[in-house]
Amino acid sequence: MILTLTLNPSLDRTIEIASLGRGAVIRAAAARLDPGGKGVNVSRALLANRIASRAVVPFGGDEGRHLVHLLFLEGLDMVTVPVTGATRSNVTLAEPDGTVTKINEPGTALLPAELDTVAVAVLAAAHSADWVVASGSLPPGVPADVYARLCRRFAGAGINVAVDTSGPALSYALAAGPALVKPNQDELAAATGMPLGCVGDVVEAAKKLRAAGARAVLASLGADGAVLVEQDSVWYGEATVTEPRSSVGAGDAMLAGFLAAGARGVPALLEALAWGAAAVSLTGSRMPGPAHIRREGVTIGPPDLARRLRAPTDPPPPPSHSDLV
Ligand SMILES: Nc1ncnc2c1ncn2[C@@H]1O[C@H](COP(=O)(O)OP(=O)(O)O)[C@@H](O)[C@H]1O
Ligand SMILES: O=P(O)(O)OC[C@H]1O[C@](O)(COP(=O)(O)O)[C@@H](O)[C@@H]1O
Repeated sequence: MILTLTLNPSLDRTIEIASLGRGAVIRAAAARLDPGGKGVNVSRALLANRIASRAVVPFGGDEGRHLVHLLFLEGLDMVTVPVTGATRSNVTLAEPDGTVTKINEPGTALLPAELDTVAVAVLAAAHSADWVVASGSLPPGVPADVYARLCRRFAGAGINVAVDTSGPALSYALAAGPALVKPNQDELAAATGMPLGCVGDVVEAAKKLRAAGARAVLASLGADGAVLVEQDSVWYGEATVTEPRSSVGAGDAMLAGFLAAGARGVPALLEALAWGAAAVSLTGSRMPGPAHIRREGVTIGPPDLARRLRAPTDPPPPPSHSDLV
C-alpha cells in the first residue's frame, strides 16, 4: 500500500483560453474542476490503475468539503482531517499551444494541534504502507522540517519515504535521507543553485541531491523527459506526447507510476514516463488509467550528457533554498 500525505491540498480549476493577455477581459473556451494537491494526485493515479493507496487529506471550509466530495465520487481511499482554515483553490490558464500558467494559492494556516492530528493519522495508516509519499508545498504555520521528521520517523520502520516538494522543506528533507525525491527542473535548479542547460547539468545536480542525503533522485524535465540517478546507475528517458493538453499533475502521475513499478531502475523509469506522458495528454489534472498509458512511446538509455534542454533554467534562483544542500 502506498500512503500519501498532502498538507496543502487544493481544488484545481483549469481554464482554457485562446491566449493570455495581461489586463484584458478573457472569455474562456472551457473550464473544469479537479481535486488537487500533489499527494492527492499520486493517490488518484494509483487508484485509476487499481493499485492500493490511501490519502491523508486535511480539509476546511466549503472548498474543503467540495474537495472531499470530489474525491469521494472518485472512490479514493482517504483519511480526512477537518481543519479550521479553508482549503485553497489553484488556477491553471491553459492555452492551445500547451502553455500553462499556474496560480497556486499559499493555503490557509494549519494550527499546531491540527498538524498533530494529521501526524497521528499518518502514523496510524503507515503501519501497512510500503511507501509514504510526502508531497507538495506546506501551508502557512507548518514547520519547514515536517517532511524531514517524517523521513526520520519511518527510516527505522522499514517504510520508504518519497518527497516531492521545494524550497526549505526539500532542503530539510534531504538531510533526513529520503528514499526518493522527485524535483522538477526548476526545483532541482533551486535546490542546488545550479543553472541547468543540458542533461549533464541535470545529472550533476541530481548527484548533488544524493550527496545531500537522498537515496535516489527522479528528476523530471517536462517535455525533455526525466533523469533517474540511483546509487550505481544513471538513466535518461523520454516519452512522446502527440497532443499535449495539460501538464498539470504530470509530475504526480509520473511519481505514481514510478512507485507502482517498484521504484527502482529502468522498469520504474519506463512506467513513470508512460504515466507522466499519459497525464499530459489529458485535460486538467485528470489522472491516467490503463486505457491512456502507452509504454511503446517511451525510450530509455544512458544519458547523452551534452544534450541541450529545451528550456534551460538560467540563471539559478537565489541560493537561500539550498543552504542544506
Ligand atoms: N510537454 C510534455 N511532453 C511530454 N512529456 C511531458 C511534457 N510535460 C511533462 N511531461 C512528462 O511528465 C513528467 C513530469 O512533468 P514535469 O513538468 O517535469 O513535472 P511537474 O509536473 O512536477 O512540474 C516529465 O518528466 C515528462 O515525462
Ligand atoms: O503544493 P504546490 O506546490 O502548490 O502544488 C499544488 C499543485 O500541484 C498539483 O498537484 C499539480 O502538480 P504537478 O503539476 O507538479 O504535477 C496540483 O494539483 C496542485 O494545484
